[in-house]
Amino acid sequence: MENLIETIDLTKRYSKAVALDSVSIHVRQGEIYGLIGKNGAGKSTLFKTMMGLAPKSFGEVKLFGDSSNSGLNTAHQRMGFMMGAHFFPYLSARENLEYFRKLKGIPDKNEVERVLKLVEMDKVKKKFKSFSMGMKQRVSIANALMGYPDIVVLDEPINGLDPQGIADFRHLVQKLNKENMTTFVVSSHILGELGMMATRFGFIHNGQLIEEIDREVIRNKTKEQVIVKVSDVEKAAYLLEENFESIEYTINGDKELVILKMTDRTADIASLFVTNGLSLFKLDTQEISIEDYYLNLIAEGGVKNV
Ligand SMILES: Nc1ncnc2c1ncn2[C@@H]1O[C@H](COP(=O)(O)OP(=O)(O)OP(=O)(O)O)[C@@H](O)[C@H]1O
Repeated sequence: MENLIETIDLTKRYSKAVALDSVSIHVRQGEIYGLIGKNGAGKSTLFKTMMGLAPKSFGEVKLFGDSSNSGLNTAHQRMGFMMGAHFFPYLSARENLEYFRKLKGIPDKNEVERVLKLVEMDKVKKKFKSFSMGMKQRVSIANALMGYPDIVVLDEPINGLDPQGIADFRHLVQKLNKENMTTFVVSSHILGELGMMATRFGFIHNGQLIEEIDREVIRNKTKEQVIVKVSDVEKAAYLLEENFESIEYTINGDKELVILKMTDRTADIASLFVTNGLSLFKLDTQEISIEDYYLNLIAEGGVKNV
């Protein structure tokens, strides 16, 4: 699949502080890419550098396969970007977006109405200054969606949204991704909802990209444990060691075994125990959450894996 966004060893220093340290990300066409990192990890800096709003110190940004200045300028016009909600306080959502429609040179006069409907703000008449945080976020998301961009980059879009707003946002992103093939890059400091939405993740920590990984791969990695309850744990442990090379397991109490990295061998494990006269009370696979996976990765300091 083609990389629509690629950074190569992208580095950004603010005087002596290193905000981005040799970051190489790869966002492929049609993905919903979740950029996850704690406050101060470097998410906004990565976006600003990518969008040409902050100069890089070192490295390369490639958009739609082009890293030349003119290529990047053209690419930025095919991208929608949201960072914070900066609008005129004394104008309505419609008036604000109308201003940005003209600024972006989008000719279709119905475009504002279309994007306001997408974020369910088309009925709201009041001024931006009296909006809740969630409403402001919605207008900001609508702004990024104007003009049918090929890539939409959203910096912390779910901040300030209530649970219903978050669910609506997820459905909207998934719908546009499916129907229009829009590629999304969405950042967050919590995995939470992004865990349910993204098809691929980039984990960023202290300015470094510690891992880029497909959702499906994480799913496999996080389905690591087989929990077995048997009549005789000692005998079960003996059988495991006799039959599987370098098996890793722990014994919990007098009935339970937790076997690591063997989820693809559950049938073999069950048949081994039963044919050797053990009673099998339970055999289950257990998932570690993506959140746990990410926290472990950060605790370990992370491994570069791109
Ligand atoms: N204009 C600036 N001048 C100096 N340092 C900056 C500037 N902007 C960001 N930084 C520093 O760069 C690092 C990365 O900040 P950045 O805002 O990119 O993180 P973030 O992951 O987006 O965090 P948050 O979710 O809090 O916005 C931080 O240490 C921050 O203090």
